[in-house]
Amino acid sequence: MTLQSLSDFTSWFQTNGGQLDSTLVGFAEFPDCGRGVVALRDIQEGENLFTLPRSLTLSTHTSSLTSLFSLDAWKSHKLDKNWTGLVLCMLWEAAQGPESKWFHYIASLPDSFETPMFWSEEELLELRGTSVLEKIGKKEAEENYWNQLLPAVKSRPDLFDPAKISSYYSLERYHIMGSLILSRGFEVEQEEQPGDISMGSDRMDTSMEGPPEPLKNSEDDDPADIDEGDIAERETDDSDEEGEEEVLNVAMVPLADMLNARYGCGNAKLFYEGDKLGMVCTKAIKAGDQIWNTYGDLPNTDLLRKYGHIDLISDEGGTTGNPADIVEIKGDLVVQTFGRDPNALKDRIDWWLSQEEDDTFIVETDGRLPDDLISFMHLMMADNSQWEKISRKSKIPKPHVEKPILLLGLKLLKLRLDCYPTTLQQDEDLLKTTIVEPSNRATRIYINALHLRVAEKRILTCALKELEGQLAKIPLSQQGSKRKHEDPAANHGGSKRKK
Ligand SMILES: C[S@@+](CC[C@H](N)C(=O)[O-])C[C@H]1O[C@@H](n2cnc3c(N)ncnc32)[C@H](O)[C@@H]1O
Repeated sequence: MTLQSLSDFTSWFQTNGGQLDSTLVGFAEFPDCGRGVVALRDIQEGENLFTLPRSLTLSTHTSSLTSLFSLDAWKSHKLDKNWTGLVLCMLWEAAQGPESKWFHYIASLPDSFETPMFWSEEELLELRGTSVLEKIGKKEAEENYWNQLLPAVKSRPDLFDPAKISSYYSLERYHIMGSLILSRGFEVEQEEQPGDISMGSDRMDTSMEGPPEPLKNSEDDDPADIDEGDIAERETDDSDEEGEEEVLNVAMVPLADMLNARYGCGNAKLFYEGDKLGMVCTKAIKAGDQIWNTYGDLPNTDLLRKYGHIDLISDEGGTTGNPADIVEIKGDLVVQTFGRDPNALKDRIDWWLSQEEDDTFIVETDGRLPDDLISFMHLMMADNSQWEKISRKSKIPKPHVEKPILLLGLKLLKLRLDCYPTTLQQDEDLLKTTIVEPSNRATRIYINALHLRVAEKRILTCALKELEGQLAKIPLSQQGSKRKHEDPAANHGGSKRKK
């Protein structure tokens, strides 16, 4: 944003009811995270940094497009079901030019991103093996464009000038707006109806988290993972009322979305009360320091996918990484560890999912195999009579760590490591030799992918060592187990486990 557009934006903000104390907060360009907000004097915890009326947020509730389109038609195009409705409002407001209430806000927003959604096929190759690739959701997002947004646009030539479709309602613009929502949208619950006194006077907090998170005590919950890719999923799941509500509550919040975030640095948070939203300092900030919002201390895989950057924090040993990093292991790969036809395990897998268990397992930086993964392995390993008992009692197997689990775990981790085309050593060597030119997008993208791969492989390697250590601790007498099958995977399906 140029200085001129920044000043147009801040004066628009103030003219329209926003309150910003320009002796308290200022704006700066940071080489590693773009524009951000800085404290111009020492700020105490609890001080308001700025406030704005709800009417200044841009959402399907505030844009007049929704009523011009008519609510019935809006619903019949399923624009109330996912982010496509908000994308359409943003596209339409942008097409109104200076006549839009949000003209100066929209003009202040970026139109290029470093999220994998915008990477070339060749650049995406660098993410092979990571869980990011399959979550980008480009195909699903584009289906929504062709099947939902474009038909809605074409249905109302009075609202969407046909001559402007290729410029204002193109697939490219759709992706840009989707990415703006993903990286800047807030979930802002609707104001209580007059007369409803239940929570009217509570001040609620909301985190700057593209994928909106629950509003109160949000740190305690997993963020509801709504992203461009999820749009299609929600479309087909009409029963997900809670999800729909979250979608309907997503709003763009001018100025609040100018704050950057870094792992463990959050010192401000957006709250709302009645018809006002306010950014409040949650930790004392020194003059000159950056004011950080929180995106929820996400792993780098999520940061890259949603925001296009990663967090690298140095630990005491001098290693850099994101403490929130994880590796995802898909249930399919676990099943593969058993070397059996997955169809033979289908009943068990379906039962597992019917218990509302996940099909993906998360290993964190401590390298411990998660309990749900161990339970799942027990389920897969159970012989027929054990399986019959599990399903009859509807009881998930306990996550006991036994030698067969350790052996399977080793096999699984090696299989997971084989998903990457390069080894940890190769990537670590590349990290040492790669020169990043901060002004060069290609090198920034490359290094982010490299860091991501290294972090995942370090976790997997740490988990391997952990399992090897646990195996080594098993007394020799038990090492020469009398189990019939040394490969625990081969146990499955037998009538009774032989002792
Ligand atoms: C909510 S906006 C913050 C304002 C943004 N920096 C700008 O220039 O408009 C979020 C975007 O800021 C950038 N960002 C935020 N925190 C960052 C960080 N810790 N490191 C690098 N980039 C960051 C990312 O591009 C992200 O998508």
